[in-house]
Amino acid sequence: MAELVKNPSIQAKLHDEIKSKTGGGGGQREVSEEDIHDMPYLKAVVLEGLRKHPPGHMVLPHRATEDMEIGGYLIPKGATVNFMVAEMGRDEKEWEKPMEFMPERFLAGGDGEGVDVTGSREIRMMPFGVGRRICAGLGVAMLHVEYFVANMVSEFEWKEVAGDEVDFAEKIEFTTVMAKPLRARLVPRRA
Ligand code: HEM
Repeated sequence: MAELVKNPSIQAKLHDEIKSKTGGGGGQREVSEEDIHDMPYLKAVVLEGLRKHPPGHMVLPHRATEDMEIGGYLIPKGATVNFMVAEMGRDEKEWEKPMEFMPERFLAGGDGEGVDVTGSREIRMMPFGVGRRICAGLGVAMLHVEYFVANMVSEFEWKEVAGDEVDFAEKIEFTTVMAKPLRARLVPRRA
């Protein structure tokens, strides 16, 4: 939501997609679960949020079950292994302008087109972890995030508060959160 406040043109594009599926204007209704399956830009916005701001900067610590060599380094049996999830999503070798919020990268022709967040084909971002211990709630989490973002943007225009700019600095709590919580001015879209 902070990125949508900071990037009004992206928010407007998302709202256009939502309007086109739910009627818009006076006839606008709540976005349903069925609607969101047909909203590629919404999915792109959520993926871009998870790429640039994964709630877990590292997955839960894993342990090597046997000696293994990776990239010339020996990972000894029993070693604790942490995966740098945020670093992967922000890797300049993998992503064009990684620190820019560009949902379009997940649409046709973009550098994130067809990205596989489950890691079964490739690993370029892994906000839910990958492999055997991948997040058990991945499906329900994606569905809920898409559903909430769609409805929040459908109902309100999210605007920056003058003198209280969005600050993307982070701090670690149970997950990584905004050091300065988002404050936004919400303007109802319905008359
Ligand atoms: C955007 C929301 C979420 C994110 C980014 C997320 C991310 C993660 C990550 C990174 C892990 C650790 C994976 C690993 O150790 O390799 C994990 C594990 C897990 N998550 Fe999520 N999660 C989310 C929402 C949920 C929800 C909604 C549920 C339940 C309904 C859930 C249930 C679990 C469970 C049960 C595990 C442990 C899986 C295991 O160790 O076998 N998560 N999640």
